[in-house]
Amino acid sequence: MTPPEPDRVDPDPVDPDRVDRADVNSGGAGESGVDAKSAMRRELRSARAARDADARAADAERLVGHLLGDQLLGLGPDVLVAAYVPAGTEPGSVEMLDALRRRGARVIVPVIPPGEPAPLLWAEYRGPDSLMPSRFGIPAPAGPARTPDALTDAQVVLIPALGVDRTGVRLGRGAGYYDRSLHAATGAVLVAVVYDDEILDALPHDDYDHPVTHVLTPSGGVRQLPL
Ligand SMILES: Nc1nc2c(c(=O)[nH]1)N(C=O)[C@@H](CNc1ccc(C(=O)N[C@@H](CCC(=O)O)C(=O)O)cc1)CN2
Ligand SMILES: Nc1ncnc2c1ncn2[C@@H]1O[C@H](COP(=O)(O)OP(=O)(O)OP(=O)(O)O)[C@@H](O)[C@H]1O
Repeated sequence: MTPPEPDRVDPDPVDPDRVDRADVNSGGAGESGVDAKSAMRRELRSARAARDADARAADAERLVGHLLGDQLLGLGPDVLVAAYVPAGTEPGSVEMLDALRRRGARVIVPVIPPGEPAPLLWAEYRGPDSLMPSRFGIPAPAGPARTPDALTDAQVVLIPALGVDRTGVRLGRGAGYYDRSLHAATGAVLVAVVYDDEILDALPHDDYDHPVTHVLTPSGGVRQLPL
């Protein structure tokens, strides 16, 4: 069977104003949730779009504080953190990456491979000046990228998400980049980064969804899952 396309080409007949959480979770654990995922993405995206810019900036500062203060991450001079370059209304800021570097961590961020969705490539983040506009409007470091197995060396993976549930099911943008990549992160805690109200009781999921082990929110800091 042909796999479903990413959200952007997935005709979604569901009016976001008519979706509620009971409906989108009705698929239940283990069942394919493509339509339910689409509906939930729309709901979460519109809630993000409604967030006030000042509140987002305050949340980004709180995320930095948690990353620097949190013992769970065991940040030290030799730590490799695979992070992401926050774009648009995503939680966090480039300051998150700079703060990690100031603490002595090495930071790598995704480089989206050309063509159809495939495992992510990675490049070292060396400061804001090293970032260039890249695919889908998400900045990435200029220069050579490392292969997907760069994740094997990471102790922490900070993962962008639209939402995560209490058991560790993560909802991303819908292209499956992280689901194709995280199996390489054999020695890492997998931390979904979301706003406080994006931790949900249950999310629709499919067999190929790679679970996360932790969640980081502005109010809750880093917490292990399940919650
Ligand atoms: N900051 C950040 N970096 C990240 C991710 C992310 O979610 N956030 N990713 C997480 O996986 C990967 C990129 N994933 C993406 C998945 C889908 C679309 C996408 O469909 N974008 C538009 C369509 C844009 C276009 O067609 O030109 C869309 O949403 O409609 C973009 C990026 C790697 N890097
Ligand atoms: N490991 C995999 N191998 C091949 N295809 C996959 C894999 N994981 C996911 N996919 C494909 O990617 C598509 C999108 O998956 P899903 O809706 O779970 O994305 P997501 O986790 O929300 O997005 P992302 O990981 O990019 O943030 C799925 O329809 C599926 O066909």
